[in-house]
Amino acid sequence: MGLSNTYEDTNMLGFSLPAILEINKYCDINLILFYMFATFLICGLINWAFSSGGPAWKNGRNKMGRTPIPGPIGLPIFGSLFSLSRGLAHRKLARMASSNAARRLMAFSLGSTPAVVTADPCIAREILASPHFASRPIKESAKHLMFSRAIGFAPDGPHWRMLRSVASTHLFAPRRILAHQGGRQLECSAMLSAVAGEQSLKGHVQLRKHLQAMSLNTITDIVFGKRYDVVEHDDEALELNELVREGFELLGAFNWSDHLPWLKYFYEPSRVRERCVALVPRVERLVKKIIKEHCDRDGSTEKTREEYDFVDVLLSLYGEEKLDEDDMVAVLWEMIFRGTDTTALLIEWVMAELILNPKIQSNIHKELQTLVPNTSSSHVIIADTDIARSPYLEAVVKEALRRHPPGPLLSWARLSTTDFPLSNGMVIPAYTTAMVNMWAIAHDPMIWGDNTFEFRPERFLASDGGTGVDVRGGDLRLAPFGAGRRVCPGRKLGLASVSMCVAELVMKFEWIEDKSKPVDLSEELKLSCEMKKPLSAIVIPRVN
Ligand code: HEM
Repeated sequence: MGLSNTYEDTNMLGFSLPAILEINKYCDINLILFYMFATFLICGLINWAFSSGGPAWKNGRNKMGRTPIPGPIGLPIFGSLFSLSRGLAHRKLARMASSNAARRLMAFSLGSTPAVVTADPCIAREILASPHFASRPIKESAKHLMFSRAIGFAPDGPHWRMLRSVASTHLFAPRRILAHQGGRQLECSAMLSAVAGEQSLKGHVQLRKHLQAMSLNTITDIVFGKRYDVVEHDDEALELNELVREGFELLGAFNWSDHLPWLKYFYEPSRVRERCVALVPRVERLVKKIIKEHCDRDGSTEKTREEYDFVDVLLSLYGEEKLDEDDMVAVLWEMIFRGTDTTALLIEWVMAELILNPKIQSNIHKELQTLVPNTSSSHVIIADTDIARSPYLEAVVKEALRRHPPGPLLSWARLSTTDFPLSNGMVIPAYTTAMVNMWAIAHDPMIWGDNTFEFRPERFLASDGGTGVDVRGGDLRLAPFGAGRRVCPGRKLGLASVSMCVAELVMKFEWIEDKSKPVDLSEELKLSCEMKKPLSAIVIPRVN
C-alpha cells in the first residue's frame, strides 16, 4: 500500500511534473515581468519625483553646476505640457518661477523637451549673447513651412551668416530704410483714408484690418517691389493675406508632437503637418510667380540702385552667395511673414493705451504740433527725421513695448549647443531649449518700481527722471527685439514703421473709446501676443 502509494504519488508526480513546471514557468515569467515592470515604474517615479524640472531633466541633468537649477516636477511623461500648451504661457511661467523660487533660471519639461526660462536681465544677456545659443530649436511646422532654410530658423553656420549679412546690407541698413520712407508714407495715407471712410460709414472703426493691410503693403513694397489694392480685392493680395494668416496660425499653434514625438503616429489635434503640406505649394506658386516677373522684366523698367527691392537683390547674388530658387522662396516668404503682424499688433496696443489715456494722446499731439508745423493738414506727412526729434512719442512706443511686448517670450527660443556654465554657478546642459521671459522682466517691480502695470511713458523720459533704455538689444531690462547675434534684424524698420503710423493716426484724428465696445486689454498669445478683442474706436478728424 505504502509502496503503491509511493508509486502512485511518484507516478502522479511523473505525469504531472511537466504540467506543474509549465504552470510555474508561466507564473514565474508573469511574476518576473510584473516585478520588472513595477521596479521600472517605481524607479521611474522616484527618478521623476526627485528631478527638479520634470521628466526631461532626470538623472541629475539640472545639477551639472555647483548650483542646481530649480524647477517644477510636473507630471510624469508630460512635465508642464498641460499647463503651458494653452493660455498665456509668459504669465504662467512667471507664476511658476516665483512659486519655485526660480526667477533667475527655472528648469521645466515640455514632454521630452528639456527647457529653461529666465526672468533675470543678467542671465538673459548671458544666454542671448552667447555663441553657444545662436541656434534655435526647430518646430515641425517651421520645418514644413521652409523656415529652416531662411534666416529665422537656419542653424548657426555659414548659410545663416550669409543670409543675415545680405538682409542687413540690402534690406535693413539705415539708408535702405530711408529709401523706403516714401512707400511707408504712402501706405500710411492710404490707411488714414480707409479709417476715415469706415468712420463715416459705420460710426466707428475696427483698426486691426487697416493696420494689417498697411503692414502687408509696406513690406511687400520693400521685398517684392509691389503694392496691392486690398480695397479693390486684388486676388493676389487676398491670397497673400490668407497665406500669411494661415502661416501665423500654424507657427503659433501648440504642436503636441513637437514635445511627444511618438504622438504623431496616433493623433495630431491641430493637423499641423497636413495644413503645412497644403500651404507650401500655394506659397511657392505665388512667390515663384513674383520672382519670374522680376526675371522677365525688360530693360525699360530698369530701376535705380535705391529703388531695388529684395527680390532684385537676391537675384543679383552670385558665386557662393547665389541662392537656388527654393531658398529664395523661403527667404522672401519669411520676410513678408515676419514684417507683417508684429508691427500691426504693436500699433494696435499703442492705440488702445492712447484711447485709455487721453492725456498721453494729447501730449503726443502737442509734441508733434510744435515739431511739425501744420501737422493737422491732410497733406503733411510725418518723416523719419521728425520722429527722431519726438522724445515723447519715442517714450510712448517704448512703454508699449514694455507693457505689451509682441513676443513676451521673444517668440523664437534658442538652443544650447554645448553644456553652458552661467556666472551664477548653474550649468545649462547641451540641447536645452532656452527662453527669456521678457514680459516678466518688463513687469518686474525690482527693475521698474511699483505700478508696473500702469502705462506711464515718463519712465523713459530723462527730463522726467526716467531712464533712457536702448530697446534694440543693448539693454536687457527691455529687449523686445531680443539681443546678441540672433537679435531681430528688422527692429529699426519695425520701430520706424510703428512710430510713423502712430504719429499719423494721432495727428489726423482724435481717438475716443467706442462705448459699445470698451477697450479690453486682455491678451491672446499665438505666435505673437495680440489684443484678444480687436480694438474698436471712434475717430474725430482733426482736419477739415
Ligand atoms: C515690432 C516689430 C518687431 C518685433 C517686436 C520683433 C521681434 C523679434 C524677436 C523677439 C526676435 C527674436 C530675437 C532673438 O532671438 O534674440 C525676432 C527675430 C527676427 N525678426 Fe523680428 N520683430 C519685429 C519686426 C520685424 C520685421 C519688420 C522684420 C522683417 C521684415 C523682422 C524679421 C525678423 C527675422 C528675420 C528674425 C530672425 C533673426 C535670426 O534668427 O537671425 N522682424 N524678431
